[in-house]
Amino acid sequence: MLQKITNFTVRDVRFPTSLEQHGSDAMHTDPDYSAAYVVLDTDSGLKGFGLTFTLGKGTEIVVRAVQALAGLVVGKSLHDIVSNFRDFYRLLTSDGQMRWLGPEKGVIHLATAAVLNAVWDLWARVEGKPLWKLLVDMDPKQVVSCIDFRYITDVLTEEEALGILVNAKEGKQQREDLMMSQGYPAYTTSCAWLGYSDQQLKQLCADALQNGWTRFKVKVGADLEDDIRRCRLIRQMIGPSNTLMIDANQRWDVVEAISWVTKLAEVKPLWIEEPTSPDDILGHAALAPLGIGVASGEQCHNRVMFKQFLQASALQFVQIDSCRLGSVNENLAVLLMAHKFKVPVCPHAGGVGLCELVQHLILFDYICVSADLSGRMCEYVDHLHEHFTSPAVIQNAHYLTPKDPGYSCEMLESSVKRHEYPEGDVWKLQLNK
Ligand SMILES: C[C@H](O)[C@@H](O)[C@@H](O)[C@H](O)C(=O)O
Ligand SMILES: [Mg+2]
Repeated sequence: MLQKITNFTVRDVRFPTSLEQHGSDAMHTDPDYSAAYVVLDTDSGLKGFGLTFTLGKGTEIVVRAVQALAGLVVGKSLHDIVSNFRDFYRLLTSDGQMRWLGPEKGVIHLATAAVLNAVWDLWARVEGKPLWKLLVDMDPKQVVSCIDFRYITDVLTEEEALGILVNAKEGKQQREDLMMSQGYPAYTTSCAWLGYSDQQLKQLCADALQNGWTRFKVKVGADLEDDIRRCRLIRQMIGPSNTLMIDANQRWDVVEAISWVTKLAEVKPLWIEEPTSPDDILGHAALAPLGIGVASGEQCHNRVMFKQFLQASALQFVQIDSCRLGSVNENLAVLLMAHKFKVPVCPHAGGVGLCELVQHLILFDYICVSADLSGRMCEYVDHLHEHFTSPAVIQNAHYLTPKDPGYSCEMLESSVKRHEYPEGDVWKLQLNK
């Protein structure tokens, strides 16, 4: 069966998370975690589910962009796509007219992610494996055949990429066994969103400590006095040996970032995340003398940007994102470049569906690329998992290895219906208030 894609739907699904300030930070003060949610139908009856993450308003624009790509997908067979996945990636990202909208960035690239995430989900379902296992079992040649090396061959050629994967075959089974038994280490961001009160912060942090969490991320950047108070509070609660990270979500100019972070250095953060514009490579590099790691990636729009961040030694932590980049294909390129530059990958997750998706990529990274857990962890945020048919599962601050076939981003139809914007019941209620 060639698994011909016969139909394609995309829906605007929004969750009113801003009502309780979940997900709030110094720049995104009222996010409604949302998704452009794609379903591919095939002639076999199997479906592929994919999404890209947004913050509410504007999801309708992403939905239109996804629709603009639909014509490139419907009528193709999964077999044709994956037997030459690099070309299919290029077909979506390099269409002679639509690439003007990017190229490979912004709304059109978010749309590419939604479509390709659904294709990968379909592929994994057809193989009857969770996506990470599909990748782990793939021949290295096939893995590299999914990557578009255009624009990155000056730092990573196809042969080098192949070499990395072949070298990492040693010990692969043991690493897979380890992941099956203990899972992948995680950190939590859900205790310290910027809009939470100190009381809430304390309670959530106490609960998290009780549940075995040892690594915590705190939002900063709006008000220095508040930041000092909140960070001291968390540091006091978690003690000196647990890990604390801070995240400014692009709030500062470079000079401001240097002075602000210097004042927060007393709480000993492992990293400062997104101190300034996500496009300012040299600006990030300018923070190096502070001796605090610099992390970024959730709005790093493609492999070319990551390449330059790595070339300029501007990042000490690479935060891949399953929906910002062009799906698994482009993330594979970034994982391999990060490995070459010896920079640990600590994925961005959270939002709606990002934990479900990115857990697969980081498992592949550990088992088949980095072979290393030191200084590595995957973000976890405890919101909205109940809307998925195979939600991410955390135990003792580790992601348990997903077992169901696919890429884990199928939503419950009842959740989609209730949260569709603007006609779902949840929104009818909100909009009529
Ligand atoms: C608007 C979002 O919640 C962001 O604040 C979030 O992705 C954050 O930057 C993170 O690192 O988790
Ligand atoms: Mg962040």
